[in-house]
Amino acid sequence: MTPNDVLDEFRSAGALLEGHFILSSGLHSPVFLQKMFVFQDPARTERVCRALAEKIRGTFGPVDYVVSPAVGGIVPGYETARHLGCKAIFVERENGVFVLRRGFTIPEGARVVMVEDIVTTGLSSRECLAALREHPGTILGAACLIDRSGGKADLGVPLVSLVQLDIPAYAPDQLPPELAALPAVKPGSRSLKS
Ligand SMILES: O=P(O)(O)OC[C@H]1O[C@H](OP(=O)(O)OP(=O)(O)O)[C@H](O)[C@@H]1O
Ligand SMILES: O=C(O)c1cc(=O)[nH]c(=O)[nH]1
Ligand SMILES: [Mg+2]
Repeated sequence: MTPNDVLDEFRSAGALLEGHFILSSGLHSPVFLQKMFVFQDPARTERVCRALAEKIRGTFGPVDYVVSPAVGGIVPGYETARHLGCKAIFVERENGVFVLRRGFTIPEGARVVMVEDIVTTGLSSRECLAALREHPGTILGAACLIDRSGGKADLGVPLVSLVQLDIPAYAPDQLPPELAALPAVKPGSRSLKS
């Protein structure tokens, strides 16, 4: 799959949104990739995650565990692991901090890749990787469907992506007037209260 093929999957799923969005990092952006519109279609998810699995295998070799950050990473993590023939587990927030819950464990010596849906600043990926360092296993690197940092996000481990985009994102006190004029929505799950 070429980067354009992947973007076409997002486009035809209606997942390329324009407006005023507050991102997980607190930055504001005129563009949001609503990955759940892709993941609601299993056939579409299968196509993009098969391509991601091929890229992961080609870059990191055999993988024993895919670990993803909830919520957005769970579906692509599972589907990518299915193509890699390995386990899929996830970290989720406990008092705001990503941890492995539900009795999930990683055996000594396991080859681990972190799979994200979208990388913007890389904050969620770094938080997930920090959680993984509390456990056994060798972290080979990270992978995502779309890196919207234009390759600038630094995870501290190698990151492979299917698409690299450089999408503008602004600090709340530096919004361009045309963005500030639109009502802001926050689609993600960080800081959602239960
Ligand atoms: O690179 P970053 O700046 O961390 O941004 C990307 C993260 O933002 C989204 O998650 P979010 O926290 O919005 O929640 P979700 O996974 O439930 O969508 C997305 O799923 C990534 O995890
Ligand atoms: O940075 C984010 O929170 C983010 C950006 C994006 O395009 N899509 C998404 O699900 N999260
Ligand atoms: Mg997420």
